[in-house]
Amino acid sequence: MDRTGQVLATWVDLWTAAGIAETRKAAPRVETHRTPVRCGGARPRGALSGMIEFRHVSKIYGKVRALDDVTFAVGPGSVTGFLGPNGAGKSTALRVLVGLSRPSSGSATVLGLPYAEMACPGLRAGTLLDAGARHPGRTGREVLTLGAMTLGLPRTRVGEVLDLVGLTERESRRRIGGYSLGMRQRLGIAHALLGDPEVLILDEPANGLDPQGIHWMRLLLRHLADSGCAVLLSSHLLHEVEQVADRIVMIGRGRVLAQGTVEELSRGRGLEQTFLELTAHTDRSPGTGTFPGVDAGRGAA
Ligand SMILES: Nc1ncnc2c1ncn2[C@@H]1O[C@H](COP(=O)(O)OP(=O)(O)OP(=O)(O)O)[C@@H](O)[C@H]1O
Repeated sequence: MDRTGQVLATWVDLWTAAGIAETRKAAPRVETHRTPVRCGGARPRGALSGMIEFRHVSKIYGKVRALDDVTFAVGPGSVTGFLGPNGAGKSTALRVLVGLSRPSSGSATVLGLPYAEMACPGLRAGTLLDAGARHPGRTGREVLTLGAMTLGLPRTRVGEVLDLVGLTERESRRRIGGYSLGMRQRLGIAHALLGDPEVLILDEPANGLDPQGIHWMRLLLRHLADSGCAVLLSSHLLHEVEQVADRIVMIGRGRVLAQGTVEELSRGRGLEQTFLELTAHTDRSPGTGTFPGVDAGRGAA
């Protein structure tokens, strides 16, 4: 993008931020999850009780039933791993949850409301759906500053979240187009954490992170959950999920195949074995080829 295009894009962002900030003036006062919160609204009646709730959610694209009667909840102070093979419906579920896609039936709510109806979603629910979707011509700091402005937060918050995710001051002033995948993920997580949210919705946050980065991510998510946050974590990294998650929801062909604690689903043999068994008969299951001399139970994750 040329210089004029970049200036124009920055003005559009500032204008959007100003508009949202204006809207927020009329919104109820909001405090973080460490203090009582007045944002949100009445909870729908029913058996589930979570900070994130899917109730009989189906999503149909033409002839594809991407989600089929999905029901589960994520409670406070926990990490829930959301697992499924390619095409199982994980991204669709998260898109429905954050209002980017409308369910064909059923409802998905965050803190008792559809995300799109929350008065101040960015302050209460941090999301990372596609770390690669950011404007390559902006610096990480610019993106975070715009995010902070949009949420009505002081600029000092930008430095705090940069520290939290381990991006240096120098890195934050580089254009995102020159970031590694791991740096983009860290920036995406920093953006999700700006509002000190009580709910975190993360789609493949460990993609592109090196072993130290994955270790750091595990500690961060554990810390957030231990301080009361509800974390929904979609991932293909079974071993990582196994180490950080309290609960697991497995889906295949859009349906919930199993849900429970890591111990319940591991059945003493590890999550991977359960995952392979449960997803073996779904159309979009991983390859089931066998390899001479390789024990299927010891295959790669
Ligand atoms: N916009 C769309 N139009 C048509 N079909 C779609 C659309 N989005 C998703 N699908 C289909 O819905 C199904 C679920 O896709 P989804 O991306 O949610 O799976 P996923 O579990 O996130 O997969 P992956 O792990 O590969 O990212 C797939 O069959 C996909 O082709």
